[in-house]
Amino acid sequence: MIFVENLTKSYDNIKVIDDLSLNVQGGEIFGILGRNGAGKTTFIECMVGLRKRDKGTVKIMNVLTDENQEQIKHIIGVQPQEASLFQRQTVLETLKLFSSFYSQSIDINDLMEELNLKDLEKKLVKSLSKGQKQRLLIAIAMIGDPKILILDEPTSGLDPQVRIMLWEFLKKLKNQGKTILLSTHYMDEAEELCDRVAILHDGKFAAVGTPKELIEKYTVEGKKRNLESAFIHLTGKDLRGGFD
Ligand SMILES: Nc1ncnc2c1ncn2[C@@H]1O[C@H](COP(=O)(O)OP(=O)(O)OP(=O)(O)O)[C@@H](O)[C@H]1O
Repeated sequence: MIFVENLTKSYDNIKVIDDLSLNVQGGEIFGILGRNGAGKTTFIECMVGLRKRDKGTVKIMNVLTDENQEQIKHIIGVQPQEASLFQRQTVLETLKLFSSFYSQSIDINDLMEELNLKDLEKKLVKSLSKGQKQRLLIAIAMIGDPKILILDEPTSGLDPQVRIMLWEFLKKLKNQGKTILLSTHYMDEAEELCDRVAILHDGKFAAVGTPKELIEKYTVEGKKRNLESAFIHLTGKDLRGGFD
């Protein structure tokens, strides 16, 4: 479904993404795991063409992304950055605006119902809470009814109820046959949601597999057997210690 080959990106001669290849299968939820600054956003943005990559090719549903941006736009839905929202627009106006970019879009009312945005439709973007904005950004990613959804840290900084609500929403989309690629630094989220994960560390994928495979392979006797332990084993650092 998504084929990434030899993706490389440096900033000021420092390689942040170093020759990464990846194959995401149709219908799976695939997670890119890494601590803050590991390069998750760089990887995702280079992948979808929002940032220029130094090297590498990306094919999505057999379409080369570099040469076919217009076609790709209808296949993937990318969660935009908060900065792309107009602060003085309402939730409804925002969704109508983004929906106007597509010849075919999904029903805005249904989308607002799904993401608990209906009661907020008249609220201005600038007055939304972090969780409400995050749900709006995910709604925008969904608006063209894409086959593939790409989400960069969709639950970062949200309270547990909203995170769980979003997990349920993403599971529902998977059951409807969508393919989802997301980045996260939450190990519990990856364990709960992702069919497979790639651990991004020092510009490379330290491991790729199902959470169960990584737990079996990279946790040691006597330690907790969860993804966080596997992550620490692979990256050599305590996850929590590495966060802001
Ligand atoms: N435009 C840029 N110019 C120079 N350096 C950059 C640029 N964007 C990112 N970086 C650096 O590249 C590294 C990876 O950043 P990136 O935002 O991709 O990581 P991330 O895993 O998404 O982090 P976070 O979880 O904090 O969002 C960081 O050291 C960051 O400072």
